[in-house]
Amino acid sequence: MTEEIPKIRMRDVHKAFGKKKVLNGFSLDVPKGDSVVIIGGSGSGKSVSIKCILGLLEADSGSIQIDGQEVAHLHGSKRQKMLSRVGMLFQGAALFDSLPVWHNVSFALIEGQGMSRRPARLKAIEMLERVGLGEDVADLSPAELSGGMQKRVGLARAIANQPEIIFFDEPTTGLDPIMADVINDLIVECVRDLGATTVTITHDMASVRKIADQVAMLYKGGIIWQGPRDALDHCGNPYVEQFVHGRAQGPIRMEVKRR
Ligand SMILES: Nc1ncnc2c1ncn2[C@@H]1O[C@H](COP(=O)(O)OP(=O)(O)OP(=O)(O)O)[C@@H](O)[C@H]1O
Repeated sequence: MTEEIPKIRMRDVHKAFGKKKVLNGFSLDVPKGDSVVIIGGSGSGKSVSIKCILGLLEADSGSIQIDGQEVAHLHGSKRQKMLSRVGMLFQGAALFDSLPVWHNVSFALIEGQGMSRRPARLKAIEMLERVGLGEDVADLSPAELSGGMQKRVGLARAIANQPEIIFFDEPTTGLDPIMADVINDLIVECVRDLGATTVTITHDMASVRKIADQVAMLYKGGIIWQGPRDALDHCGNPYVEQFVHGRAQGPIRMEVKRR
């Protein structure tokens, strides 16, 4: 029996900023079609790890593969080609206020694939419907929307080009628990419909429990535990258990300067 190649495979990835080592032997497998959620303390390097996959940051060393192909040092058209298979929902949605909502949603289709404005607008309206927003929102500026609506527009944009891989960076941050749950449901639904592989980073344990097939815990630059969502509460790893239950006491020491 041959082992299936993971959709994303990271091996021994290192990334430092000056003397600060952020990723220090980071290894992670994301199986095809799975939703892997990376958890870990603030500043532990979760965003840096996905920026390295996307090539927004260049890893100092190590291997990053998508479908068995090395992507760590891709540039130019090869990188663009890789990115065309990827969707991304950034923290805070990161919409362009200078463009109407519909153009934000279809941005990659217009700028990346050269789709003309008319079909791009229709596609955007279809995507907005998928995330529960009506046509009336299409011509508004993102600044006119609530935070929850902006996240939905960000999700519509992330799925517009039917990506094989989607990254979600803190998809529920700043939302009330009900809107957060709506976004989690939409993520599960859209990902299931697309059959996409996803990597999410979040502090929100409700989100983890809803969207993760697998959870990976990042601590001191590396993944110290990876396992199925159902194993989270009884995994026997004191670092994971402290984090999951939000306890101040335990092996993880927060670096808080006391007066
Ligand atoms: N471009 C950069 N230049 C210098 N340092 C950076 C850069 N990007 C990230 N860092 C540093 O790397 C560390 C990890 O940052 P990262 O944003 O990955 O953390 P995180 O785990 O996603 O945190 P949070 O949960 O708070 O968003 C931080 O100390 C941050 O200051």
